[in-house]
Amino acid sequence: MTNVIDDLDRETHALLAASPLAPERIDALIDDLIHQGFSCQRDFFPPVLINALLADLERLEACDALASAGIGRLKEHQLATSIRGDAIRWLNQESPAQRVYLKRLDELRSQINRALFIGLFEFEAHFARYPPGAFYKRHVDSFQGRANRVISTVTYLNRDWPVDGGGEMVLFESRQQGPDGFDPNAPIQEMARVLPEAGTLACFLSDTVPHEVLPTRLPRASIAGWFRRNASVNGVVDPAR
Ligand SMILES: O=C(O)CCC(=O)C(=O)O
Ligand SMILES: [Fe+2]
Repeated sequence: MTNVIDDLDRETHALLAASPLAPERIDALIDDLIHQGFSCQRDFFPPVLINALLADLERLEACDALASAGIGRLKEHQLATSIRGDAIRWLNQESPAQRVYLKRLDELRSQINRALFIGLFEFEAHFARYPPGAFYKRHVDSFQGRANRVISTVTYLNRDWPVDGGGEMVLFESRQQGPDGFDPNAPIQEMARVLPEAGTLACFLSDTVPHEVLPTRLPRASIAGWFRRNASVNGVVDPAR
């Protein structure tokens, strides 16, 4: 991720120049993460970048490049629309918007590392499209025994989201996973509710903050991402995804 923009094209350059992150917003985000385990920053990304990302997602949708999301990874991967109903596409630097977004998140990664000494070394992210009626049931993002996702991020791309649009992300009080993982039925307190409004960035600790996406009434667009630590299993470095 460090050489994201070695070979910058003009469009990427222009978008980069037009969408700097505000240092004080990064500080506020890190402060929230330290004190409450999550942060919700409205208007964290400027409209010019959000619009470019949304256009990119719409282009991918139009050429059928999104795939139903699954639960688990690699061999455990299975379709499970009773748990989540979104369609996804991993970001891969294929457009100026993706290159700039990944560059910004990499800047955030180094700032978090500098402040918290937690050695985040990588960022992975996918576009997500929730069609009307879709949801994602309560879960935590870090896989049991593979706790290499450290901080989750969600950036929303929906302009003019109405208050009755549904699709809020609900964050619950943080808790440690038990030996059998996370009990989805345990009673638990709501901490925050995030509207999926264009420009909002929500972040939280991946292994301890349960969260869910309420059924959406309108098509809902977002980018879910994770800062990862390098977890090795039996001496083999766990690859992204
Ligand atoms: O889109 C959101 O608000 C959250 C998505 C999510 O929890 C996930 O993809 O793991
Ligand atoms: Fe999640």
